Parts: sequence; structure tokens; C-alpha cells
Amino acid sequence: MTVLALGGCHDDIVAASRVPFRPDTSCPGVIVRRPGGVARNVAVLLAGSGVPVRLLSRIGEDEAGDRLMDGLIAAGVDPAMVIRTGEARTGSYVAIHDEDGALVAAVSDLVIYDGLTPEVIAALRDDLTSAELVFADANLPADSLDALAALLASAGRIDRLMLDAVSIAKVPRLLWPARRGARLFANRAEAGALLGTDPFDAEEAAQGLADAGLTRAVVTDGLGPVAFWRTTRSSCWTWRRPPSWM
Ligand SMILES: Nc1ncnc2c1ncn2[C@@H]1O[C@H](COP(=O)(O)OP(=O)(O)OP(=O)(O)O)[C@@H](O)[C@H]1O
Ligand SMILES: O=c1[nH]cc([C@@H]2O[C@H](CO)[C@@H](O)[C@H]2O)c(=O)[nH]1
Repeated sequence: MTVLALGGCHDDIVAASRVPFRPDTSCPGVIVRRPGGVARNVAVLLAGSGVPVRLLSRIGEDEAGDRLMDGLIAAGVDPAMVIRTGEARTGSYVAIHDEDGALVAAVSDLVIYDGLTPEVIAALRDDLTSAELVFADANLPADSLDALAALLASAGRIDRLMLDAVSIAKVPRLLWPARRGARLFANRAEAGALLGTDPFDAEEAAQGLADAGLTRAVVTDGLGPVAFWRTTRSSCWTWRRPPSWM
């Protein structure tokens, strides 16, 4: 199994309140800085499980970028495709969590990924078509995600493409690639944002995605049941583990 992961690799700064969170004052808590980015997180977890994984991302020629590169190598992720650039600073994401660990607010500063253009995707044709699985997150620009889906579809490998929604703001970029047959991974709120609805649970969200023409989808809902959808099945399954047909 070889996996090619495409998307975010940047700094996370996460502040967790230790007291009942209030937005209008300073809450005592713990602040950590750590590597993040959806594609990087997935790549590192896969590498830790012994899966050979290569990462395509874009990071700055700065100290944060150096640390991220060192971290990828230490984790066993192949960083040869990571683009270093002096034109933009390494991306960052700042999040505030409440005393239960739930996300309260977050801001991402990730314009550096605008440089992951359709031309960058096209140059990877051979690597993309030979990978057993391609994982892409919605940090990639919309036209690059479209180019990625078109490339894999023309090679008859669109079912190898896994797409992660990343956020409510970015998930609309995935509608067209997912309608072409890629698998979408989203939480309930992200699925709702894609559909323009507010689904009650993961199953209702997955049903909505199916009605919107998506072929395969996985919808999570925090501690609630996970919904799995595949067009060739007549129903939507909710379970904690993926059914064999996913
Ligand atoms: N409080 C929790 N404790 C344990 N597992 C959890 C918790 N919240 C979420 N999970 C696990 O993470 C999965 C995804 O969670 P969720 O639906 O909140 O999506 P998300 O917000 O996109 O997740 P992420 O934290 O990765 O950004 C869930 O299906 C569940 O397995
Ligand atoms: O726009 C984005 N927001 C958040 C993330 C990442 O998601 C993870 C939290 O769920 C975290 O690592 C953050 O950097 C991202 O890659 N792009």
C-alpha cells in the first residue's frame, strides 16, 4: 500500500481553557504549539502504522518550515514532494478549545496553499496514478482539487481518491470532485454546509449527500454514530466501524 497525501502541513497553536470558557475575558488554560494540517496529520498517523506515505504540501523557507520538515522525517513520512518557498510564510492555525476540549473558535492563515496550483497537480500525474490511495484535504485550492479529480477520473482511478472536508468554509470545494466519484469524509456540520442544510445526525447528512449525487461518503458526528454511504448500496449504514463495502 502506498499513499500520497496532499494538503495542509503547518503550525497549530491550540489554547485550551481550564475553567468554564467565557469569550469576553481571559480564561486560565494551557497553550501548545504543535505540527498540524489535515494532510500532515493523516500522513503521520499512517506512517506510524507502517504505511509508506508521501506528502505534498507547501511550507515557507522559515524556522517553522524547518521544524515541520524535521518532524515529517522523524515520523517516517517521505517529504520529497514538499515544496519550500520564500514567497510566503509557513501556514498557521490558531484554535481555542473549551474546558471539555470542544472547539470554540479557530482562525487559519493558509494563503501559502494558493501555490498548490493545478500545474503542480499535473506535474505529479505519474505519482498520482500509481499510488494505491490518494488523500487530499480541502486546503488545496478549488481548481487544483478539480484538476486532481479530473486526472484520476481520466486514469480510471477516481475511487482511489479520499477527500477531507477540513472546515465549513472549505468543504464547498469538494462538491464537484466528490460528485465525480471520490470518497468524502466530513463531520455533520461540514456535510450540512455542503448541502445548505442543518442535518439532525450523521445519517441524515449522509442521506443528503447521496441525494446531492455523491457516490461515497463518511459522515462523523462527534461521539454519535458514524454514517457510511455508497451509491451501489440502497441504504445508509450507521456504525462505529466501516462496513466492508466502503
Ligand atoms: N470527545 C470525543 N472523544 C472520543 N472520540 C471523539 C470525540 N469527539 C470526536 N471523536 C471521534 O472523532 C471522530 C470525528 O469527530 P467529529 O465528528 O467531531 O469531526 P471533526 O470535528 O472533523 O474531528 P476532528 O477533531 O478530527 O477535527 C468521531 O467519529 C469520533 O470517532
Ligand atoms: O483550514 C484549516 N483548518 C484546520 C486545519 C487543521 O485541522 C486540524 C484540526 O482538526 C488541525 O491540525 C488544523 O491545522 C487545516 O488543515 N486547515
